[in-house]
Amino acid sequence: MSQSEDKTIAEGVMKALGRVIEPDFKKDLVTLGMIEDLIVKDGNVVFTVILTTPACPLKEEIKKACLSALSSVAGIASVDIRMTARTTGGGAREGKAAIDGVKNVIAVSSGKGGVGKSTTAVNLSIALSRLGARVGILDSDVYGPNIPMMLGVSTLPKQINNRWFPPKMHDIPVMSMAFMAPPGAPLIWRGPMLHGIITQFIRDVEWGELDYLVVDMPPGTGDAQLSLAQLVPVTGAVIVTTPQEVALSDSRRGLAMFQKVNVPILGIVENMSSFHCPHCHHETPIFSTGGGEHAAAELKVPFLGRIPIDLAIREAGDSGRPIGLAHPESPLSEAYLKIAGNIASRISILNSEFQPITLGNLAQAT
Ligand SMILES: Nc1ncnc2c1ncn2[C@@H]1O[C@H](COP(=O)(O)OP(=O)(O)OP(=O)(O)O)[C@@H](O)[C@H]1O
Repeated sequence: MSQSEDKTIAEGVMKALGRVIEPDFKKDLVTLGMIEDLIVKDGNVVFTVILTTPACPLKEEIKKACLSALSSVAGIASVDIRMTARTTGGGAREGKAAIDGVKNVIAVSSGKGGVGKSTTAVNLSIALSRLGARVGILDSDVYGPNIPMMLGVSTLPKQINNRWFPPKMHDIPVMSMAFMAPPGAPLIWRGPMLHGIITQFIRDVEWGELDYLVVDMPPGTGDAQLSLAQLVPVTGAVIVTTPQEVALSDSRRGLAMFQKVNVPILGIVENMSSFHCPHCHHETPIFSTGGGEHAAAELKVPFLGRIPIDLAIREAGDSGRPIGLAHPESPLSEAYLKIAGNIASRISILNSEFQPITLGNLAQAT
């Protein structure tokens, strides 16, 4: 095949890909600058699709759409599509200093305690990591910092030349309020002390390169939570709730708190949705049904998904091996993967609104 024939095919490929619409951004892949390194040799086509997050739930859909678009281009002998990602970053919003190496910060919060906020934060971190993202966790829950226990972390961070090196578990660096006090000792934080520790976590920790830093917030929407939300450069917040009627008022308070500090809400996760009895297979809505979804609709924020009550989640959390690792193929792990994908998509969309996606921006974001 001659060079000019290959050139004609390359032009046809770009034209065809110019008709493939990215479902989230509602623009075509070429306009979005998502196609790179196109090579055509003897009719064999190779190119790379650059996604805005490795955790993109639409990865396969986009690949299929490309293949289908290329079927109309004459002369193609074979197609090799490489899917990769350069996570876009939220940038430093509202004049807050960004965390070194960290592209996006996700705050996981709840209107009240005990709804499974920490469990959700841990499992979403594992899910994002399984989807290919680089993830870290900051456990800022002053009242009950139990993320190290849930992840089975038994070592403390190392301090070298005023820099903190967090312990890693399952390749996820973890910093926690729990490291700041001996086990069992009550953690009583006064405002300025809390401010100092969180500032250190943001400024002095070597997180490495992260696509997402998941922050487990203290439960509730009081002053401590508000000042934390103010201090941490959050890209977006996830509100965890149970399905009862109070879900709406709890979520509303969460929404109001983040609105005060101009943090966008990524959406609501409903935890402890219903209980599927492993013995009689009866479905019991222990904490009622649908509260999370109603709250999301009422507050006009996305509903990110629901997680049922399941003994396996509690056991996995207590044993330091979260469900996504203990039972990666289970429907529960699938549910977390789906929610993680939704969150990653929402962040990509937010970042594109904050800073329109162009080839230049994608390059800067690497
Ligand atoms: N979907 C679930 N199914 C079964 N058990 C769950 C589920 N979600 C959380 N749990 C369990 O409920 C308990 C409370 O969860 P967790 O500590 O995550 O809540 P929290 O909202 O972070 O609490 P706190 O307010 O103390 O920070 C834990 O024992 C956890 O294992």
